[in-house]
Amino acid sequence: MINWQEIKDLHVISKLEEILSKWFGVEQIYSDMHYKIRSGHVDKGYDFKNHFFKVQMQMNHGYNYMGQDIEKVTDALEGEDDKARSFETFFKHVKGVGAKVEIGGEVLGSVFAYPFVSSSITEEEVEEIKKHMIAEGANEADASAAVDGLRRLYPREIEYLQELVELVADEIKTFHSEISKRESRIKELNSELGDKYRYHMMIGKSKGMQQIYRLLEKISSSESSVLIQGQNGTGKELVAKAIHFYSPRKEKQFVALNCSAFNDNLLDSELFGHMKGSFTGAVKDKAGLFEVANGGTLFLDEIGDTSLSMQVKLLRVLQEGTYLPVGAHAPKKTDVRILAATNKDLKAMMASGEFREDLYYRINVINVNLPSLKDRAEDIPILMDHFLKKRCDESGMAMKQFSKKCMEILLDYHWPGNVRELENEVERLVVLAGEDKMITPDLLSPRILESGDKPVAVARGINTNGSLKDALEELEAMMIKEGLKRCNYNKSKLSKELGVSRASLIMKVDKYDLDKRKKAAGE
Ligand SMILES: Nc1ncnc2c1ncn2[C@@H]1O[C@H](COP(=O)(O)OP(=O)(O)OP(=O)(O)O)[C@@H](O)[C@H]1O
Repeated sequence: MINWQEIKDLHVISKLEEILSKWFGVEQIYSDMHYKIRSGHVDKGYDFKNHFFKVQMQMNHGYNYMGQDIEKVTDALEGEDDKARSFETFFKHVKGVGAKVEIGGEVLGSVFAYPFVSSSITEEEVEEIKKHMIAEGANEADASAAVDGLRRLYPREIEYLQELVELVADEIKTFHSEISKRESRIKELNSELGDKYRYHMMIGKSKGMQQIYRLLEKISSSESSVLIQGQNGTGKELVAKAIHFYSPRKEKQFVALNCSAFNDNLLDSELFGHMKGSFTGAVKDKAGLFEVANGGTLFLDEIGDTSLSMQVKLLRVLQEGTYLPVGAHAPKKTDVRILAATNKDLKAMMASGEFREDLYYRINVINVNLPSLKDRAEDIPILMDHFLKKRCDESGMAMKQFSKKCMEILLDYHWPGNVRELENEVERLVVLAGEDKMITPDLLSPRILESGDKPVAVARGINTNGSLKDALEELEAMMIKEGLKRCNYNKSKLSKELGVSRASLIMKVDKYDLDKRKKAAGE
């Protein structure tokens, strides 16, 4: 987005403004990508220097007429080359010059210089302008003074004016790209600083995560076993990887095994290996993970799901560093650091005799307890950005953005599936948004929109009490409002999306007072 206030304050721009005013009697007006007028502090109360505009702004709809001029010209300039063009304003025979500010294929705004009349204007045409102004609410004396004060420009002068307006547009482009360069440098520096919000592959700036990073720093170089606890999807495996990859064992293997995915026999063979012929199907010797991970780290996920007899075998490896492959007669030695994880309450399992106390104390030398995502909500925005960037980069799409409303809903949600659920939701949103840059709430999964048992309409802030007609109108207005923003106020595009005719959409925009010009004026 262009910073129009900074542009207005640029020396070269204010010089050009002076020249335009002195030699052509015109005012310099900017509008942004939403056709909102951005000339310095221009709003309804802006004090125009040009007398014609002063009179126009005293009319009931004077400001909106300027908005209409701007919208018409900006639309006409889209797709054209960068040249400035002359146009006729709301008041027939009163003219202006406009040029678009296009950067990277996107029209980010326009520059206008007006009002003036052509040197070939006739007396009848002058009278026509005055009558039109009076019909719009100006008094006779004001209308006469306003029209008589308009400069009459020769074709050569209009050409010259066009060149100057192009120059203003070029200056804005140059300034904007300089600023963008500076901003990307700031972003770079920021992301360097942002490293303190990461640890290996983990992201999180919350106090809870910062404490985890500090603990991990301390324990990586030790040889102790670690028990990582936390709900599903909180990042237990990421913690295990971080411990391994920052430890002296990093050059050796990191092997992860989900204990709940195997029955006892299979788990036995998976972990300790087997000898040829030890059971049907054992056609050759197989190395177990304790052998594969020798010198490295073995991550036993869902350790709370192992049987008591398996727990005895694991205890033996932890205590003596030896194990017996299935069908073997002699034990094997191993040097493996064990990291274990669970989302179960092992203490309660010990009390009920489902988990061995001695094994518990062996693996729980160091305990890492990951907070659930809802208890570290300040991490949600940075995780969202991280997954959004990752997804967009992977699929070669331009970076997208969450709408404010969408962000609010995601922040309010309780994320029972923790970071994994958030990652999946962002991936889904990127796919559903398609080519659109903005990710809007209508794309969210129904369970998120309906969270807190609120019906969709309530979650979207619609009052479901009162008459059905009122509620439907409220929903209609909200859909059109969001749609207008999403489609960049392109009514043809939105009417197709909503499945209504353009004329009917325009009527509804009027009915609900959603016209961007009025909005811009009121903001
Ligand atoms: N702090 C984090 N930063 C970035 N990504 C994360 C973070 N925490 C989790 N993730 C991502 O969320 C997903 C789930 O993480 P992980 O598998 O480590 O969780 P888990 O606690 O081991 O889950 P489960 O208990 O279901 O095995 C992964 O894709 C992981 O990359």
